[in-house]
Amino acid sequence: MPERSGSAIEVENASKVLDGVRVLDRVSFTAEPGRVTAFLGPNGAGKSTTLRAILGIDHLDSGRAVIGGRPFREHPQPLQVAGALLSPDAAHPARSTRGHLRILAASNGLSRTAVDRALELVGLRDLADLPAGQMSLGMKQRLGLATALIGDPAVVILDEPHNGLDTAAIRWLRGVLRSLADAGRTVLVSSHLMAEVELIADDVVVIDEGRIIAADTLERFLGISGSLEDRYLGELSSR
Ligand SMILES: Nc1ncnc2c1ncn2[C@@H]1O[C@H](COP(=O)(O)OP(=O)(O)OP(=O)(O)O)[C@@H](O)[C@H]1O
Repeated sequence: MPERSGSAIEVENASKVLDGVRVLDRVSFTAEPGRVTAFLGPNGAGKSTTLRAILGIDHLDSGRAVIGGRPFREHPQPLQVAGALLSPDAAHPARSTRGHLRILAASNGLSRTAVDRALELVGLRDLADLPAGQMSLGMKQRLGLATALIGDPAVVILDEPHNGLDTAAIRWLRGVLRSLADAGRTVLVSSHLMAEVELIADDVVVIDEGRIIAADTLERFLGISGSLEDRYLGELSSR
């Protein structure tokens, strides 16, 4: 049976050098099942690189990144272990939403029902025949979310999923993330929208220049006063 819940993401001493620059420097944190963990940091801090390393797309020079105790690529049914939205342009521009999801489903042993369920979930059922190349950014993000969720995974990893979403979709995503976590899933989401993160996160991890500078519950990170934006910017400027 796939591991639907109880699969933590663990990153331990992850380091990586790109073009002579240390983009990850002994990065360590855990994202726990049943919680939404927000991954925060300025542009170029190393968020995407870390998420790609967790998914086995980027290689680490040292350290490790595992899901449920082992590297993502070593899981026999990867789409049911972790679903990810890393880029809004994951689908071929000439391929329809339905076509993209069907190929994904077929190559991962998932049924067409899973495709219909994913389309319904992200509100793309009426646009299922539209080529990805003709989609707005928000529609592409919805398709990316459908791709992430199609395998009903234990772990959901979303890199800036709010980009391009309209107000109603941001509210909808808030509910989706909460219900995934409440059902025991591990949700790791990067975002620059501090007001939104304040509404959705249980835990926060802050990275700056490749180093983790804070990792705590949202409540403890916020402390006794102030907004997440104030607290986050204060943390960055105090370095
Ligand atoms: N292919 C690459 N070659 C060289 N450097 C790279 C490459 N990809 C990323 N980097 C560098 O790695 C660092 C981390 O980039 P990363 O995309 O992980 O940041 P990020 O925190 O996701 O930023 P953003 O919030 O802007 O998306 C940056 O300094 C970036 O320039």
